[in-house]
Amino acid sequence: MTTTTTETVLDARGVTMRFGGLTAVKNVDLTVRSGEIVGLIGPNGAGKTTFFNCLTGLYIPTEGEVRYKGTVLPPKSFKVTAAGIARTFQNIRLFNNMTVLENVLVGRHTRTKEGLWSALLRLPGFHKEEAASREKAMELLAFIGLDHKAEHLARNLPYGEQRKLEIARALASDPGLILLDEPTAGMNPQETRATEELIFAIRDKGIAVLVIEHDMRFIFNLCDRVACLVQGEKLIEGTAGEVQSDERVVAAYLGEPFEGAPGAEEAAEVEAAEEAAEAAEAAEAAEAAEAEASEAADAAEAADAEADSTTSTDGEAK
Ligand SMILES: Nc1ncnc2c1ncn2[C@@H]1O[C@H](COP(=O)(O)OP(=O)(O)OP(=O)(O)O)[C@@H](O)[C@H]1O
Repeated sequence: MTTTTTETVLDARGVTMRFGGLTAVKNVDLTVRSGEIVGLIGPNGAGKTTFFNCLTGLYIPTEGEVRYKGTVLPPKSFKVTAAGIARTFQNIRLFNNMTVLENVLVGRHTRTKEGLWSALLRLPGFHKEEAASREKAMELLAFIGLDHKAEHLARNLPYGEQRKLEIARALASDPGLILLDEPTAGMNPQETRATEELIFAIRDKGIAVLVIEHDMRFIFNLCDRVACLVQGEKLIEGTAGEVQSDERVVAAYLGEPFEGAPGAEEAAEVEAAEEAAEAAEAAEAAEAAEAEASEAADAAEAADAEADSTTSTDGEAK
């Protein structure tokens, strides 16, 4: 069931990220409202993960601003998590030698108030909070269907369950928005289907979702809106139907040129400059050849003239 409120949870405006001469993300606007699942697609290297990193404080955008529920986000990832944005990564980042439950408890730390001394000295406040955290973590494990494996080591879980555990750990920080970076990468069709159901259930808990994925069937089934990045720029944003039927999106994925493609103007400028340079070189070569030919003609004429004068002198001598 989709919630009906339309509070803007995430508001990214004019986000640009440059690495030296490379502009990985260029002037991207994106909003996510409560109750929404928004997809971010684009060919490899389009800037999707870089954009996520700009949203979560891992990168400070070169230009632009990111707001969460109206407040500009601090440029530190732990502060962004505390503000209410959680994320998972493209490559699984679990604590392999910790149990499933402990991994979720780690994700809970931004929501615990008792400090280090309280934990070290095992003060009553710490015990109370620890019990509450465990209860919350077990609830989350039940939600993702892994409560029966709470005491297993994370490294012993099958791949699909490790991905689920990452999501549970992100949920442990009580986010209002969760960013998922390729949550179905490497999954079989059954695991992908289960992840789809899990994301719907997360949305039904009132948590907004922004998801990067290459699996188009998954993304178009799942998302209320989809934005497509190409060469760092947002090419199109719309409903799954609108994006799916846009020929430019297909062309961008196939690496085919299309009118108005991001980066196409720069590419056309480079091509025109190369053509102009080639034409100038050819003209110069033609001019040099002409000069050489005329020099040769002059020399031939001079040789003829000399031959004539020799003949006439010889004639006189005879
Ligand atoms: N830290 C960095 N330093 C320099 N260049 C970077 C850095 N991070 C990303 N890039 C470059 O920025 C561009 C966008 O990369 P990014 O990983 O964001 O793309 P992506 O859309 O997530 O790709 P994929 O789908 O393959 O994960 C690429 O050209 C990449 O090489």
